[in-house]
Amino acid sequence: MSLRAPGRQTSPATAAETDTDAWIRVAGLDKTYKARRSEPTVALQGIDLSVRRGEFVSVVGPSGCGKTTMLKILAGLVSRTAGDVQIAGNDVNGPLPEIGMVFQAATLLPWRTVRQNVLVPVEVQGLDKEKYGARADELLEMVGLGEFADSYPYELSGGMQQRAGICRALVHDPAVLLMDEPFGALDAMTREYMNVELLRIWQQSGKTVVLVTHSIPEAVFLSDRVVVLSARPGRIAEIVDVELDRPRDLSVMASDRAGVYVERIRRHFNATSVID
Ligand SMILES: Nc1ncnc2c1ncn2[C@@H]1O[C@H](COP(=O)(O)OP(=O)(O)OP(=O)(O)O)[C@@H](O)[C@H]1O
Repeated sequence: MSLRAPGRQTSPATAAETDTDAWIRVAGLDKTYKARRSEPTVALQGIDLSVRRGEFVSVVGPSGCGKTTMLKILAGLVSRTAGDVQIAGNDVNGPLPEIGMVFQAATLLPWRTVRQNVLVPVEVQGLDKEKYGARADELLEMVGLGEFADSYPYELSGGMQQRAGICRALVHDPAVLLMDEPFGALDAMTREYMNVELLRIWQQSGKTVVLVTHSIPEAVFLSDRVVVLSARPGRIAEIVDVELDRPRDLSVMASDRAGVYVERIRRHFNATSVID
């Protein structure tokens, strides 16, 4: 598996992407939320994006610019107003088994053990419990939660719960992992640790990842490409290729080269649309 996207400095915001090997393909995506008693909200406008298999792409943008909307449309959880969305060759018109989703909060079911929580997608999709049970155990080992398989969520720290949430998203071996600000509620040190963990999981699993984050340094540290959305209605302002060597460790985050990317992305945001 290639861990790096083939080099391209930046993609013009307006050009429709034409990659033939796109694993996620979004073309002409618009989303307007219609409300009965208020004006419609145009959340996304004219989004064109292709993501290659195995690529790690982050989406950043000011609060309310449509990041979560975009991810939920990819996940088949929100309908689109216009445009085409395909994942692994399938039109997205509802949740696909090819998708694993990690939410802002771990959203583990408190009455189920960690292992039982991880197995929820297996039950929902009616998959072989024995086969995927073994996979759940492997994943829990991989994220350092092997010993906590029979624990309940309240016995885990926030970071451990998010790791369990990641296992749950990966258990049915989806082609694509969609992550909506998964580490936003964690303290800074746990967040850095989770970033390193996520890179390790990504490298081992070879999944295609789309991550929404409010943190530009996090996006730069993790990604092959960073998609910068404008303020609402969200349009693609720039797609930045992050050409930092892999594997990356935390020293990369503090490096001058990473800083150049961070500054380049940050200049899209002014004081009224603060992201850290
Ligand atoms: N179900 C909904 N009905 C109506 N409007 C909605 C709905 N969901 C989101 N919106 C609106 O769409 C716009 C985009 O919301 P979205 O949550 O996608 O933004 P975001 O970039 O993820 O925001 P944040 O960074 O603050 O999490 C916002 O103006 C929001 O109020």
